[in-house]
Amino acid sequence: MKKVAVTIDDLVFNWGDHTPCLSIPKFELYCGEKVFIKGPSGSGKSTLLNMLGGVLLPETGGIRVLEHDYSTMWASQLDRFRADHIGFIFQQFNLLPFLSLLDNVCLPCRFSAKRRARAIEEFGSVEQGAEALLARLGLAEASLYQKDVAALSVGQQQRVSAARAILGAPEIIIADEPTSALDTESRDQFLALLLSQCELSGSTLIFVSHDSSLEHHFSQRAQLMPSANGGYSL
Ligand SMILES: Nc1ncnc2c1ncn2[C@@H]1O[C@H](COP(=O)(O)OP(=O)(O)OP(=O)(O)O)[C@@H](O)[C@H]1O
Repeated sequence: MKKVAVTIDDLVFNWGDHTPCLSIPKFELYCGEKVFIKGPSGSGKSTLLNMLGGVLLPETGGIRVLEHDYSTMWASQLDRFRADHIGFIFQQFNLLPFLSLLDNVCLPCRFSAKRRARAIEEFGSVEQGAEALLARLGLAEASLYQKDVAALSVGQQQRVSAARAILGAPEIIIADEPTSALDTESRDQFLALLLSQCELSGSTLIFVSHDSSLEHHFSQRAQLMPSANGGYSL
């Protein structure tokens, strides 16, 4: 039987002004599926991703990820769960400026023994895994490794952030507008790697983008649309 990756039931979320931002009666995603989520600016795509990552909790209703109900977990349990099971590609990349490029990519494997073990199994070592993924993303030049991550181009930072999310094959990858800063060639290379890595590791991919031309690469599509109560619904 197929395992469920994400279940949302009767979710309502607002930012404190009593106007619903999101109102989602039902949403389900199976393990290994890849969903493309779109919606107008301000419709709550990033808010939804933050809830799926356990960073924000809904007002009412529930979110279950890999059969874990976030509302019943302590903050420390949530941190551990995130580190072990979820890879994030953020809109603002969130690279750490005081770490080298390679250390940024390896970071999640330092926090999660599970991801570290999977990276070692796949690539021989965490560092070799980081280098292999960076090379596949077109970042193989040794000179780049010496650079401050803040001195990399936006597109390069986006790809470093993708390698960091993928390394150690987390079960869920959450990507918020990951191709927005890439040219067409880098975008296609990036998406091909992301999809093939998810396929290889059986990861579930939750991908938010404005770029509708990418939709056809995904097995599932969802759209945030205005709902009757004023918020947006999937
Ligand atoms: N920290 C916050 N405090 C209060 N309101 C917020 C906060 N973050 C987002 N919002 C509001 O929640 C709504 C949804 O924002 P969100 O960033 O999730 O939308 P989005 O669909 O990702 O937008 P975009 O496509 O422009 O990135 C917006 O009205 C936004 O102003």
